Amino acid sequence: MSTVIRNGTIVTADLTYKADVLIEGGKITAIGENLTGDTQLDATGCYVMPGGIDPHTHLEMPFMGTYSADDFESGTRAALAGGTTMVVDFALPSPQQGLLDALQMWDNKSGRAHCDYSYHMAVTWWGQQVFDEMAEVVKRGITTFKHFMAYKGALMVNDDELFASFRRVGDLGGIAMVHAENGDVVAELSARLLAEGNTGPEAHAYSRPPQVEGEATNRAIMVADMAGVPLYVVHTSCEDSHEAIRRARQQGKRVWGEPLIQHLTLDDSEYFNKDWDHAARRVMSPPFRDKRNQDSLWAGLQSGSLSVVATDHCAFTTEQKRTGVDDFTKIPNGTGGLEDRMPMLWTHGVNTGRLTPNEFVAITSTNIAKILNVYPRKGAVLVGSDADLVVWDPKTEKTITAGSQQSAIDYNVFEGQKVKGLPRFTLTRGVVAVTEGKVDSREGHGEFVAREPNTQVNRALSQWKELTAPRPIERSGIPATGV
Ligand SMILES: NC(=O)NCCC(=O)O
Ligand SMILES: [Zn+2]
Ligand SMILES: [Zn+2]
Repeated sequence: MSTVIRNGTIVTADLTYKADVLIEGGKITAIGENLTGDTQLDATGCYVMPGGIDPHTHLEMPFMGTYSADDFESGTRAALAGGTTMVVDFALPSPQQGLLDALQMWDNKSGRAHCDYSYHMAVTWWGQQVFDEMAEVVKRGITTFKHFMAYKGALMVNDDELFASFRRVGDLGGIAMVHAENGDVVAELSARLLAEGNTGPEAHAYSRPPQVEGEATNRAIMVADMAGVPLYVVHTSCEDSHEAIRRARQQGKRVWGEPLIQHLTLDDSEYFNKDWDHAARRVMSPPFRDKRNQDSLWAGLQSGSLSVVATDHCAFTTEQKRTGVDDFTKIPNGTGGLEDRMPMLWTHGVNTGRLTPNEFVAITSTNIAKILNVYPRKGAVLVGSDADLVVWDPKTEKTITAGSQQSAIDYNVFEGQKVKGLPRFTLTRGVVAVTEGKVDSREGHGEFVAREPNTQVNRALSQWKELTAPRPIERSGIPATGV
């Protein structure tokens, strides 16, 4: 049984050309002119692109006394509806829980996925057990380890733990990841704000100014450099953090920054909305920023100092958000975006001239596939690649509304936004899952994608660190002591 996508224009991170794509057994088997297959998908007027990869999701995650509302079923269905064909979720051990135990919990949940998925492992505490189990985690194809520098008293790790873990990740050929906010300062500012009667959702933004992110990003970069490990900074939201990443990259450090579609397109005025629910639904960390910071993120994507656009999809219902009605620190942190990332980025990026279609593919799919070492199986339109594809119609429009979304929650932070550019078809390993807005995917179709450690970047960095490591100086005439 073969499928051919006909009459489209293939758009990859570096090429744009007209060709048909033949798919057999879930893989791309030919690219060329006038191909035929058992089933034909008409891509006239469309771009045929690698499906999106969202490297930052929290599906059914235990967090702040509740669970994020979208699970692997609804979350991956939402992903496909928006043209995303792979998600990478965070396995999150609770403090003192073993990594392998947490992995088992995530395996129990992910069997319901509609599209392919992988995991990052979070390091939420430090000890011999964590150190030992990290090796087995890597053997199981999970090579990226996330550290929270915020959420003091819950997930946060201190600098000594950060350094020890980063060294271990480096030795295992993995990549360190950070949620970069200074958790001590956030805790202090939050307590002060509450004491002064600032209890509303706007105080969430006051408690996490750009400086807390800039400081932590810079610290993480320096710690990673001393530990000799590549670093991936999640949800880069502001110039202070971007500046640290940009400077590090200019110095030759192996650092990547990941802005979110929310930070690129929504700003901090949302928190001043008179409607408590409206503001609380948008509480996430880091918070939305002002236009100046947004411009910095867009410039970073254009110039290459920022590499990937993700969602940090961590959706809570209005009811869940209301847990913090008297105290902003109790509002579950997180927003959705899986279904909207690609259409919103196309609309605000490609349709405005801020991004080229090739850059769009790079930052939604190819760059992260390379960073995570799944390229060219994912993130490519090449013979032999998985047929995770989106046939993108740049002329189709819709208005985003919670009423028609796949996500399980009762609102959408992009409600009312008009988007132009949507999937005509989304294919997951060759199977058509979405046709013109209609989702017809299969629960359980998604497969785990194991990843190999020791990427080219790891090897290059280790080689350089070895070459420049401190060495004792060979001396011949050492003066005698006590003379
Ligand atoms: N970002 C957020 O507010 N919630 C999800 C957890 C995290 O990534 O910090
Ligand atoms: Zn985070
Ligand atoms: Zn996150």
